[in-house]
Amino acid sequence: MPNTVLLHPAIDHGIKRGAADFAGGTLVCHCIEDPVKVEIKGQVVHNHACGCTKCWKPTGAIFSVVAVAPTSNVSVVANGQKLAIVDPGATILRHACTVCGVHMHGPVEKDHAFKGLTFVHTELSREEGWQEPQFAAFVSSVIEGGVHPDRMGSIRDRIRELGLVPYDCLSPPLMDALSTFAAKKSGVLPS
Ligand SMILES: N[C@@H](CCC(=O)N[C@@H](CSCO)C(=O)NCC(=O)O)C(=O)O
Ligand SMILES: [Zn+2]
Ligand SMILES: [Zn+2]
Repeated sequence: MPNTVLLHPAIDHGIKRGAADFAGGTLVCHCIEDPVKVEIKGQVVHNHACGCTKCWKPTGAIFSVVAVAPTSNVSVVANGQKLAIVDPGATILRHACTVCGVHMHGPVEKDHAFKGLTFVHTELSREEGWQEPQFAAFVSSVIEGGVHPDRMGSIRDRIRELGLVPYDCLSPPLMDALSTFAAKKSGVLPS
């Protein structure tokens, strides 16, 4: 029987590869009137499906698709007055549109391995060529979002069928970056 598990509309019909020389694009929130617009110069990296409860998901999706760009490449270019930070205490300062709820950009500003990076959802842009998702992160966390634990086998099967590796945290290179940062901070590694 085909695996009909739905994860996120951007990947449910297969994963389309990005373009190597992609110039970037503009994210637009879901408001019909006065949408918030965020411009990203250049390509994103570490794009991934994320099952955590914090990342924005389109209606009905159990995963988010989220990538990072250097914060210096990300600018709010229209209707930024509609944005508010979802959780000022979080590592990722997710700025959501207060009218439609879409998360438009999430910089990391505190002392952290990801400082200087901004989390973004490329599905909000009409441009084509963004890096495709590279892996699935925080897969077990979908349970915290309301998915029954009995579904996890078919969810992980579907992720693998799409060509992604399902992780219950971040990918090994990103976990290595977090641990390297912690080791330098504690003095185990020279900084
Ligand atoms: N089980 C929790 C996990 C939340 C979590 O730690 N999310 C990660 C991944 S977000 C994109 O990769 C994280 O780094 N969060 C930092 C932040 O949210 O500021 C849950 O599901 O809530
Ligand atoms: Zn909006
Ligand atoms: Zn997440």
